[in-house]
Amino acid sequence: MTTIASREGLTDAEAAVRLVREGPNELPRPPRRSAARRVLAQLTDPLVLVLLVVAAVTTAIGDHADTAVVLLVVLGNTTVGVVQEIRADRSVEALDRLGAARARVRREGTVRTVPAREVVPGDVLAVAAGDVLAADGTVLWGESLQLDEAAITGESLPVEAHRPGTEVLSGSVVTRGRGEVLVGSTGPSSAMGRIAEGLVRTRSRRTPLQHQLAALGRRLALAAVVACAVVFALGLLRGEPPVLMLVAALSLAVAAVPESLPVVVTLGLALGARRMAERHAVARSLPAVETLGAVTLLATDKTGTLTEGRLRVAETWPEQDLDELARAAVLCNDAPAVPDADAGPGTDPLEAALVDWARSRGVDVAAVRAHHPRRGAVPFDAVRRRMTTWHDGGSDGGDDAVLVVDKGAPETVLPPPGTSERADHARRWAEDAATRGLRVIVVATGRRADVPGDGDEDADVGQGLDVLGVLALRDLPREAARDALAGCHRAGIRTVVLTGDHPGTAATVAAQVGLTGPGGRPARVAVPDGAGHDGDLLDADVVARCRPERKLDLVAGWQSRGQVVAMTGDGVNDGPALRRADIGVAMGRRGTEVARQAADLVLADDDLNTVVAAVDEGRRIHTNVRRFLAYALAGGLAEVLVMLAGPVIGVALPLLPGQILWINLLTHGLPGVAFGTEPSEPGAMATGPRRPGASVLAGGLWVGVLVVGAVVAALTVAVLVLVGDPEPRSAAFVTLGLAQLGVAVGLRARRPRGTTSPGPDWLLIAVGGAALAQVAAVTVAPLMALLRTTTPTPLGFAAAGAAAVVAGLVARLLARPRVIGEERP
Ligand SMILES: Nc1ncnc2c1ncn2[C@@H]1O[C@H](COP(=O)(O)OP(=O)(O)OP(=O)(O)O)[C@@H](O)[C@H]1O
Repeated sequence: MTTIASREGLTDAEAAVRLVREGPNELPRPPRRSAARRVLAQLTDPLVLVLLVVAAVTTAIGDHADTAVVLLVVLGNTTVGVVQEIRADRSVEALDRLGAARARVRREGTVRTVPAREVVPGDVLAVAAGDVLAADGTVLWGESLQLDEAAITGESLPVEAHRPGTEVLSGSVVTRGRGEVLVGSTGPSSAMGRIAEGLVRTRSRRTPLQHQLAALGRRLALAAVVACAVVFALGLLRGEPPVLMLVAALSLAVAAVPESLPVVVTLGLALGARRMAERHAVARSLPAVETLGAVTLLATDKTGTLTEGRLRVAETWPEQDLDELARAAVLCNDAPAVPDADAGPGTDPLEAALVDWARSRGVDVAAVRAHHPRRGAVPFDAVRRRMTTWHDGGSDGGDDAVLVVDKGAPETVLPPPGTSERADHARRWAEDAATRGLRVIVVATGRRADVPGDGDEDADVGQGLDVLGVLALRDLPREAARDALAGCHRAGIRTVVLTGDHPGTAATVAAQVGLTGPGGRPARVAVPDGAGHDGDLLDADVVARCRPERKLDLVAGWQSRGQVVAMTGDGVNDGPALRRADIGVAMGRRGTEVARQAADLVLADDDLNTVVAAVDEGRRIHTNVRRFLAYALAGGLAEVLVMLAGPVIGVALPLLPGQILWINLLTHGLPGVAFGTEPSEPGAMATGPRRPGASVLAGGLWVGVLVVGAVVAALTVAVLVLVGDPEPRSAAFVTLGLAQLGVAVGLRARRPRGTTSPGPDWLLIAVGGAALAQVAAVTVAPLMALLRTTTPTPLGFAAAGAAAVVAGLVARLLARPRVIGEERP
């Protein structure tokens, strides 16, 4: 049994002691891969195995120089591979930490937010609607506390949990009310922990792009094998030694396949995720980072996203004699009687605004509540769109000792039109206030003999209430939202507002933040009526009176039309739609825990512009992967073409096996990784999104690869033929290496004129280093001996330099935004 906590909660010191004793409140993580295992995994890669075979063959024939080169390449590849993998894993772990679950606990007498992993047995959890319970425990007190335990027990109906002593389970979602829970068990011994036990968490870390690239890699490998078999056969036909040809063919196969593709992509995504985090967007998975670049539609909620989320009562109907209205508004209300910093996200800003308003009118909220103790309640929810409470009615009600107060959206609280003059008047006033962008609430009261039984509440409030008045609340539009919508518009992303609010209010707020339909036409507002979704709803720009389950339908509908949907959501019931969306977006500060945990992207600053920034990052990553792909494929192609062309021009083996591998090491190593750091193109966010599902080589990229590969090969062959060096192979070797590096420079992102990029230019640094190494290979004696090169004549060097420039210029054509960025008007 856990020590009973006082109202103060644990002290920090006690919590720290318990954290050490009980261990962190988290599920056991799969152990990290050890360095040895990582190295082993690299060494058993099929391409490395081929290299090891080459090493065995060269050793057998006593060709120790080539063996040394091969082993150098294996060492280089393995080191780069392992380092990249570790870096990528670290970034993912850092993201996990940033996006980790949080909990509010009472410590040292105050409620504060801590990472859920620091919750210990004996802690007092403060919970409110939208929270996910961080641990198992028992309810200390609850107001209308209701939990959804579906994730744990499979029970689909919410359970009431307001009675003290009720046992509650970690992982349950608080759907209503608030309260405090004394923590019993945490971590592996909690309900969540027991479920997780025995389940190996096999979260596939492969993204769709990685899958596509893996498939591409297999096709390329096949093509390379065929090409190498041809090279081998041609060599034999010309009477070259079979062993030499075998080694050459195998080396070529290794060089032609861009084996580092998957890891370059992972690292690119991980780097991108880190940059996103610096821009306040925490991506909770690598696939999310990639998908962001492809988003075509952003569905946003209204309060707190398009508006400030700070509500204030601006107008009332009637204008006078408001005392009874004010008293009723604070009775049917869960906000604290005095503004309370501890209230947490469970406090509804609308209810807090009503309390403020009543207090400003001189109402003593605590006294009113004490005078009419609450006997029953149906809290507000997005489906009923109203809240009802029953209270002791005081002495003036005769037999009808119970006071019922109902407040909510006009159409749910007001009787049908024509029922009463007063109600019709209220309705007209409310409509008018809504079209001015105000959020409207009708309050009605009545007398009853008793509190209704469970399940009869709705029948009870259905009739005979007196309309006390209408409150209209203002929520100022956010300037930042206007910028964000303009940014989306420029980037070709359609924006749609989904809200539970009145169509008039929604339309006005949408207009205030500059939302228009496609092509700048005025926004179209739709209100769902029956079941099923029709085309109208999917084409609307504002969907008002939209229930959470309808959001799910809409997301699915858009997706079936091929849209890639990002959706912001915050409500207790938004979880399913957030999960269904390609990118679920939650607000880090204001958002509920359940929304955060369902989301793929958490905005640490609650600013919609951050979504636009994240899309920019996503597009940048995708473009950089395409840059690397173009570079690596063109290089591999050039190498194969040179080897095929050799026999035709009378050079049986234009490059020796060791030379091929050396070029492979230089060009694929650091420059490949450095592509991931290229900035986004200046105009990347001024064009449409890429076509969903398109191949990563779409937009003419593969044609470009063929052209650039052919040009690099032609330049190399030209040097081989035309430069009359004593050893033309060395000049060709330098040319092939430098020309590929020229391609890398040509494929760089454009920088906006007159700006200096913030960080170091890693690509230029990597290319510079590789170029020096390539020159060293023909000028530094030990390397020359190893690679069997000679130093080319000045003419040979000049030709190689010129080839690099030409290759770079040709690649520049490929780097035009229209091709590399798949620019779409
Ligand atoms: N606490 C409340 N008590 C009673 N009625 C409420 C309460 N909050 C909102 N309403 C009514 O229910 C309607 C829908 O509100 P809800 O909060 O579900 O909208 P929403 O989808 O969250 O809106 P948004 O997109 O602006 O965030 C409001 O227009 C209002 O009339």
